[in-house]
Amino acid sequence: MSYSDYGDNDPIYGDDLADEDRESRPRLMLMGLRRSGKSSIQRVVFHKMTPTETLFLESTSKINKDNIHSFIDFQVWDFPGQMDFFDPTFDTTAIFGEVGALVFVIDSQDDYMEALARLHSTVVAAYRVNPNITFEVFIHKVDGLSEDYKIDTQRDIQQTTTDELADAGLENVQLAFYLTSIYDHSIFEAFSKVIQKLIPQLPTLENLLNILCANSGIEKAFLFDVISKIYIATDSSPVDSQSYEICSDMIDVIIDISSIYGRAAIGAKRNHEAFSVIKMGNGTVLYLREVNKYLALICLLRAETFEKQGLIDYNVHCFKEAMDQVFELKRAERTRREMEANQLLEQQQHNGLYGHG
Ligand SMILES: Nc1nc2c(ncn2[C@@H]2O[C@H](COP(=O)(O)OP(=O)(O)OP(=O)(O)O)[C@@H](O)[C@H]2O)c(=O)[nH]1
Repeated sequence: MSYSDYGDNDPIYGDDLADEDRESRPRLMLMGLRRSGKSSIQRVVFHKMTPTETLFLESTSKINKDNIHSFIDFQVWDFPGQMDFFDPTFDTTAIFGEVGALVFVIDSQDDYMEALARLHSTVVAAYRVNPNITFEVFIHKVDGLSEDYKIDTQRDIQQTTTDELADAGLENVQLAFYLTSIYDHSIFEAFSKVIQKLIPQLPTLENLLNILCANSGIEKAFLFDVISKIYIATDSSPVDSQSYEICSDMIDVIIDISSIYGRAAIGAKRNHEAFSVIKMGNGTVLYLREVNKYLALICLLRAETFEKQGLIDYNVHCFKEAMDQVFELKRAERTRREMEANQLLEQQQHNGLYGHG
């Protein structure tokens, strides 16, 4: 396969970026054996396909590039299962050179020895070209396994992989392992963690969320990408899957209600920004506020704390302003770099034309 063979899918969220701009986006690769579930993961997470619809997906025959235009722009590349790295036309430098994260999908319901051998050769080939790649292993389709079997499988895969890499002299390569399934929230949670590693502003966002929680009595806060339901940052208290699930479900409820009754029904306020509060029977309050067109802040707090709603609203307002500043700075930095690059180019052209005179 040559580099020009790559397919280019339609963008999801309306894409108005130039080609060069797309190429500079962080790249995330989905690799693994045939039928391991790569395309299903991509469709369920980024295209709202239901898990049962994936039963009818055809096998991928060429690399599918998917441009995700969201709060950060990135690309997801879905590879065909039968890809052969040792094929001389497979240009490893071009493929792995710019990758941010490599997600390797293993079908845990199948015999995974061949998949582990492929994982090993993939990591070795990719690491040689680009040691900065983060390697993420999805032990996938765990919906079919019992709790005990899940843990055993993860331990076995983790142990075998790290031993083999150590034997190959690659003990420094870090691999992260996740148990995933498209039939529950686990795939979104795993993808959240993968994407977070590609966000340069993550420490700043976490810090802002920590300050927000500490000053408002909030127990847990997530910053969600609304369309994919990936959380791109959370405060530094531990994440338990239940909190993530309940916040993620809240987005569905809000989207459903707003599509039926309009945004007024969910408390859309000034500037049409969405705002909603759900009080649960167990004394917990879920508080959602739209941050910008891609992101929503969702907080979990006790009903007693919510009595001071004015304080919380004010702190959230400050949080939003800080977020705007962080991303405004990023934009300004990019413009500055572009101007510098243009100046350099002009200088070079000038020197080229008149330099020897
Ligand atoms: N039980 C279960 N089945 C899954 C899961 N994810 C994917 N599948 C099924 O696995 C089968 C293969 O999925 P695909 O997404 O086509 O696999 P692929 O890795 O893209 O395959 P190639 O394109 O051939 O490389 C489909 O029938 C999916 O419905 C999962 O989490 N659990």
